[in-house]
Amino acid sequence: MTTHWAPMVELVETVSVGKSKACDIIVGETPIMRHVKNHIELIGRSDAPVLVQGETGTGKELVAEALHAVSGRDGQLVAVNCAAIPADLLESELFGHEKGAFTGADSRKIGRFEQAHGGTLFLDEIGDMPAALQVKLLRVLETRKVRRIGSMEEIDVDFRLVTATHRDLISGTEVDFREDLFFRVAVFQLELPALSQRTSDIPLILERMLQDVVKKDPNIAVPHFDPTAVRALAAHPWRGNVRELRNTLIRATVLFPGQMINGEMVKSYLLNAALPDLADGVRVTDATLPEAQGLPDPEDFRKLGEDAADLDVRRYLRDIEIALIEAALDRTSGCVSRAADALRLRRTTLIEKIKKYGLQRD
Ligand SMILES: Nc1ncnc2c1ncn2[C@@H]1O[C@H](COP(=O)(O)OP(=O)(O)OP(=O)(O)O)[C@@H](O)[C@H]1O
Repeated sequence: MTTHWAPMVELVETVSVGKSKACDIIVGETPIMRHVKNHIELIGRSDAPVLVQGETGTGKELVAEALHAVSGRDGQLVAVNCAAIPADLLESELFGHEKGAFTGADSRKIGRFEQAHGGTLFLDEIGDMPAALQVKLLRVLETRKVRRIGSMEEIDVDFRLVTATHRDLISGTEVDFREDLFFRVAVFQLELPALSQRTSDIPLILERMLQDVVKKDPNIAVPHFDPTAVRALAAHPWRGNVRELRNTLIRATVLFPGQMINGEMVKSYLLNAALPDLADGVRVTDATLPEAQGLPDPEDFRKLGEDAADLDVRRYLRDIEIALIEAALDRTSGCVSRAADALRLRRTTLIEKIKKYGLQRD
């Protein structure tokens, strides 16, 4: 995490920042992500421009949403991706135009600066803004006025500017960005870490994404990830960052609905493009089966049963159940809902069993 002003880093650590719910959309509890969220809470309340930097898919747009939410500004958050709009159309997209201002301008168009009045304007990939337009943006930031193309009238605009880039705007060789504009847009700089720098956030991010999947479709059977799967995910380089993780989860949901995914399945089918072999109607390895999770095959107990002269089956099954519940609770550091997920039990059922067997943790 770097900021434009190093002293601010200490300030955020020492000043207690009042927490809003605005940052809840950004999942992450690693120190580096807490740091980012603290900065958003602090600088989000000011009107000063913020430049968000980070690799593709690190959540720059999400940060813009959080900054807007913290700001409490009444207007809307208006997002424009400067790399996605052809250079010759970007000006009219931002400034708007009057009817007949140029060939094809059949009606008046309100530009994005005006739409963001009272709210936040998020200019994504600002490094791709053509040089001529950079001069015009600089003027808008200085005068706080815009003129639609084909109009003489100046309109006051009051928006908070958030910009984002995955490039180095000042020393990068492939970017032609005006230094005077840089200092205007980068009053505060927030740098988002790559996912590979915060792999311990992966389970939390997956959990939130799975909740979102279920919210959209309550009937969907979501997959689960065992500890070997989580380790395999953590070892991946994640060049596409959280977006790549989301796409991986989409693959998992389609390929392994309702199944327990292990490390091998992650490496073979989720982190490379290979599809599982479904020839002859053979089902993908069903990791919900005990043997797929390294547990004894229920058939193995037949021999045990034949040899055991006298077996209190209820007590034996109860002891197995207790051992599995305790192991799941240990694995999830006592988190009942995650343990319930891992055991395919409803949370309330697991709570009943914990009470019944007296498994309360100290
Ligand atoms: N910390 C996070 N918690 C939850 N979801 C996240 C997080 N970071 C990113 N995402 C999700 O990952 C996807 C990509 O995020 P986003 O579009 O904000 O990235 P970006 O840095 O703006 O990417 P690009 O540079 O390619 O525009 C989105 O679906 C977003 O919701």
